[in-house]
Amino acid sequence: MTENINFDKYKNIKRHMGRELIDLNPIQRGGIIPVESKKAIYEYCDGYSVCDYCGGRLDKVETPPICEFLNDMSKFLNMDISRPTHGARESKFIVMHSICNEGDYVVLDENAHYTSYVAMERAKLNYAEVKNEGYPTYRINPEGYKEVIDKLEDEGKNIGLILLTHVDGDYGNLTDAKKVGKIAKDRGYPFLLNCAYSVGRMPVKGKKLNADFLACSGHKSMAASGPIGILSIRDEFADKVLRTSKTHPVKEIEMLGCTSRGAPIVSLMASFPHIVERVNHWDEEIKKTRFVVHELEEIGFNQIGIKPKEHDLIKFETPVLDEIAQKDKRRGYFFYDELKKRGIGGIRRGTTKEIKMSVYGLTWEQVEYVVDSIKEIVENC
Ligand SMILES: Cc1ncc(COP(=O)(O)O)c(C=O)c1O
Repeated sequence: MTENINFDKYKNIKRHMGRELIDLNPIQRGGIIPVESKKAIYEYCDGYSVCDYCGGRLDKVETPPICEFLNDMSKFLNMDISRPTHGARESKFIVMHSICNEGDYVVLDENAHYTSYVAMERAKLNYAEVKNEGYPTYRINPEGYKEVIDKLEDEGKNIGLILLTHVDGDYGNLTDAKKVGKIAKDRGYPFLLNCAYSVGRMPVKGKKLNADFLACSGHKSMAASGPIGILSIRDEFADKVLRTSKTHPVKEIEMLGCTSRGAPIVSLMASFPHIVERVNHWDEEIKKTRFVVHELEEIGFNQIGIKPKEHDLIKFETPVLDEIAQKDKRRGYFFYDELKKRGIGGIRRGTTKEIKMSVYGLTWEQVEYVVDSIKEIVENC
């Protein structure tokens, strides 16, 4: 039946978005890979090529230096043991599945990513939320964790895990992990920090934040080609999280033996020096972010979430774009169109009420160009 398949679409697959554009999508900015990683990917693009010198398990491979890399990663994150996973979501699931018992409660923030909920559901867990403060900050108050824990304990519920989204994907709010970790520790519960939007962009030292587990995302924030993540843990949880199979004693059960191989792990390794270096410039990134907020609020955008910004993901209410959309014949698409003409992408097509954007990793010149372009569009449309 393959004669009915049109194979032309598989020839010359090109990225539709266009790699030459300045991409403002917050989920893309931390995943742009440096040239040296592109070369490494080419070397290891064939199927099982990282397994040429298999050490019995992915984290034991010495050529390429995956084993050493994971030790270095643990040092960078100020944790004890690290493993590659397919993403932050899988890291979270692995912790939940190995640490909690079916039916246990996870206490998590209301700003948590959908993948936290899906991971809990897959691990057959219940949850209780620490509510955010609502419009306009949507702030998570660490003290809220105490109240939710108290309530669950009073009701006789089993709490298996405390989970915090270090930086959420809706508002880019950075929550005080150290305080939440201290509450978890004082109450005797393990603490998982979802670092999908923090590790690789900004400095994160797990133990200093009282974390027992860090869930990190290579493709979102560590300049890697996806799908790849890191799970970093404290020694004391190794027996549970990294337990091995009865039938295949070298293989770790939660990793199904081995996780992300090939281009993803190689790009994460090749980008490691780059991300270790770039987190030192976090203050400068915050300056750029605050500059964007300051400039665009002058033309009628309104930043929501915590002010001033402590992370590069910016969410704006944009009534001024919405007004233009009412009269422009392109309707909501005018903004996307106009940005594209100026070589800027990553703002969702058709949206004008609210936008999310990031200028993480752009030069000051590019940041100014983005701001000037948006101002020009608003003035002239
Ligand atoms: C806060 C947050 N957590 C987790 C994820 C998922 O990360 P991954 O794709 O590495 O599983 C995302 C992705 O958007 C996110 O924003």
